[in-house]
Amino acid sequence: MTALFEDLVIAEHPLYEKIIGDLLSQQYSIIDNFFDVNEVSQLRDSILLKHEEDAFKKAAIGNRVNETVEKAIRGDVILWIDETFINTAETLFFNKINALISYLNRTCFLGILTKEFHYAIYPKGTYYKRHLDTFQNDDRRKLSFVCYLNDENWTTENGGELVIYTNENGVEVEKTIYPFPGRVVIFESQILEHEVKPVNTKRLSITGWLKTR
Ligand SMILES: O=C(O)CCC(=O)C(=O)O
Ligand SMILES: [Fe+2]
Repeated sequence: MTALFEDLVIAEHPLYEKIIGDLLSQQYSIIDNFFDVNEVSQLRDSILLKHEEDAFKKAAIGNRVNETVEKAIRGDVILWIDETFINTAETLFFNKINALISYLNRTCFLGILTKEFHYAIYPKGTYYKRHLDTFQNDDRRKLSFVCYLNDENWTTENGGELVIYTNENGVEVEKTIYPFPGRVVIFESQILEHEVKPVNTKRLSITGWLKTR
């Protein structure tokens, strides 16, 4: 017979603990191979299939209520993912996301209650100018989450770097992050400005937000 309390002990999860530590110390975390090669490949098939089906629309500035297409600021096309109607690849995606959220909620009292995710494709020549993810008057966005779905041959020459602007002792510091496949970047939505540099080759990702209500 096992004692009841044994079931209640929360096993420490080293990867999630690293993410939490990074967020506390530098307000962002970069996790390589959050999704493995096989998972990325399934998600890439999914994004490309949906793109073929022409389900994407021009990315709009603002939230779904206030959509104004502004090409000068961002050039990606997006497709929101409806979690009540997901395919196999999206199921494995949300299984991992939900596990992370539940760990964050159990250990950090972040109070993440809702989430929203979309696919994003940046065609050659497009970019997303420096911005804060809460500029859409959405102060419920707590953590921004980006996952890159590019293929194994992605090189730094392809551009499309995510640049995060941090403040170190009053000095602005640029952190350049390449969109390598399987890599996930999580950062504080309300604090860190960031941008996507112009891409030289079609760039694939899923972007989302963990929200407090
Ligand atoms: O794709 C990225 O690296 C960042 C995208 C982004 O900043 C956004 O969609 O708000
Ligand atoms: Fe952003």
